[in-house]
Amino acid sequence: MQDIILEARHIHKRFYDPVTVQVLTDITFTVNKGEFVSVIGKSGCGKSTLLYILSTMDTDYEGELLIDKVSMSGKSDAALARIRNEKIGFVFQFHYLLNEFTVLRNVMLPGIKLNKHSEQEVEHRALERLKMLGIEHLANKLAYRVSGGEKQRVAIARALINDPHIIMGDEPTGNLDVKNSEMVFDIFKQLAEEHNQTLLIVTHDPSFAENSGRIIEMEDGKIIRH
Ligand SMILES: Nc1ncnc2c1ncn2[C@@H]1O[C@H](COP(=O)(O)OP(=O)(O)OP(=O)(O)O)[C@@H](O)[C@H]1O
Repeated sequence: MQDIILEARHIHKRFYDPVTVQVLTDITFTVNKGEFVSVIGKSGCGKSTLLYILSTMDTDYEGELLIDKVSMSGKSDAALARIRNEKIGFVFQFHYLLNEFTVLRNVMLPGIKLNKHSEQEVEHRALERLKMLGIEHLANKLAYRVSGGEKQRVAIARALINDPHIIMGDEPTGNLDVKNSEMVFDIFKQLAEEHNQTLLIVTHDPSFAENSGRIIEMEDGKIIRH
């Protein structure tokens, strides 16, 4: 039996700007544990809007979102924040590292925020993840002193700190050159194949999408392939 991590049921989203604009229409799909899914579609088709809803950051929509088979409907902001921190790792186009902190501290922060392990344990976990991504030697460097490709690896290590059930990415290779884009892709592929990590990544990069495990294609706010 497939283990469903994420389920969108008939999600509709409208903006009022100032007239009503229907941005998402009847979005329904599931993502199973260990799947590496790319979300593609032309600019403005609603990818980021959908990711915002799936990551529980936007609660103003019709339909239902389930994470680990639990409905997110009616949950308080505090409960959603906890679920996000515990279950979802984020990797964005821009890494949003805190420049004045070390690489190690940046990776530790979501772990400290979750308050589930002691600071010493979080540090151990952070070092493990830096090692896994081949950047353990950068641990004590200030974040602004590492290269763009390294920063994105640090952001991935940070996304992994709480053992997320799913990693969501919005154009995580959008700001990288070809070599670093391939490196980030290879890390995601390895996470899915060797660690059964689930990934849902919005991308404009056709080769990234084609080589991931599955493509969800959107057009004008609808899913046309999944
Ligand atoms: N706050 C908002 N108010 C009104 N309309 C919005 C708002 N945010 C997004 N939209 C509209 O919703 C549509 C979908 O936007 P979205 O950013 O989700 O697209 P996208 O597929 O992620 O685009 P891109 O690939 O360019 O990032 C667009 O037409 C956009 O103008």
